[in-house]
Amino acid sequence: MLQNFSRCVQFVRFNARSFSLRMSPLPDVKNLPVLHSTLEQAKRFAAYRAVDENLDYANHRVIGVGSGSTVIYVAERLGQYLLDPKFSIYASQFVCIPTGFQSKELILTNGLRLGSIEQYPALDIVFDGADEVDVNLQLIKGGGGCLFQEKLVSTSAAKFIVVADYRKRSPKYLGTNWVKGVPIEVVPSGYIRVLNDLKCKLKCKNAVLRQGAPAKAGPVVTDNCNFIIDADFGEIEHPENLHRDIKMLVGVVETGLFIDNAQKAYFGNPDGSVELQV
Ligand SMILES: O=C[C@H](O)[C@H](O)[C@H](O)COP(=O)(O)O
Repeated sequence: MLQNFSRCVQFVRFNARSFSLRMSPLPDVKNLPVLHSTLEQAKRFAAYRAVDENLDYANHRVIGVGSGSTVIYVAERLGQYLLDPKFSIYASQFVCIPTGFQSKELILTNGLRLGSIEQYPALDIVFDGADEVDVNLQLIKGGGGCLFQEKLVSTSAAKFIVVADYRKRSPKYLGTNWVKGVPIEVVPSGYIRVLNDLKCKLKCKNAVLRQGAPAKAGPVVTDNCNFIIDADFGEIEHPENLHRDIKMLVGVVETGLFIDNAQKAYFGNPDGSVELQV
């Protein structure tokens, strides 16, 4: 019995030690090892600043974590809050809502608690990337195929903060920097009908079914088992009208035009500075 008790004490000591080793103060981004490219550095600077300036760690509980390559650093930063003894008591209460398979993985690998939009239909804040941001904070999203769940989560949040690199900032209209077209999620059986309607009814310059090659033969299939069409409308002067028109087409699930949704956007620059657009 005494032997068991001493084993138990050793176990507790060991675990307390390894836990305390893992705990560390929130690192200053400038002191972290430099990433492999200035673009990645720019994304990380933007993401860390966006989290630090907008996360009300003592009050925010339900946090949306978006998709893409910039959000990786949002999840990393949130995970660091969990390891800082000053913030961990609050961060351990966070519930993170994913916008797709990738963000679910990000939440889990950073030790954060995973929740679902069905359990938590009202979020305090969401951080997500964008393919392009215009001067009015209207967005094109869905370059990575996650637009439906991203829109569900971002429109369910009290605050939506965009994290991006300098390439995403449009000088004026959407469709200037992002020239691959507006991503549109469609029901698979309706894709031909939507392609025709985009061209004939909405006078789109070009519309293509997004292909998975070289990683997959055939079309990209979204996390919701749908297809994606990329529709080129050139520069988009009235994104809200275009969104409404596309949404009316039979077979369309959601568009990658995010209208009047984001409150702020943080753009990381190659020199390490971050610009804020509100
Ligand atoms: O479907 C993907 C999402 O809308 C992404 O947030 C968007 O493509 C931006 O991704 P990244 O941060 O990799 O540029």
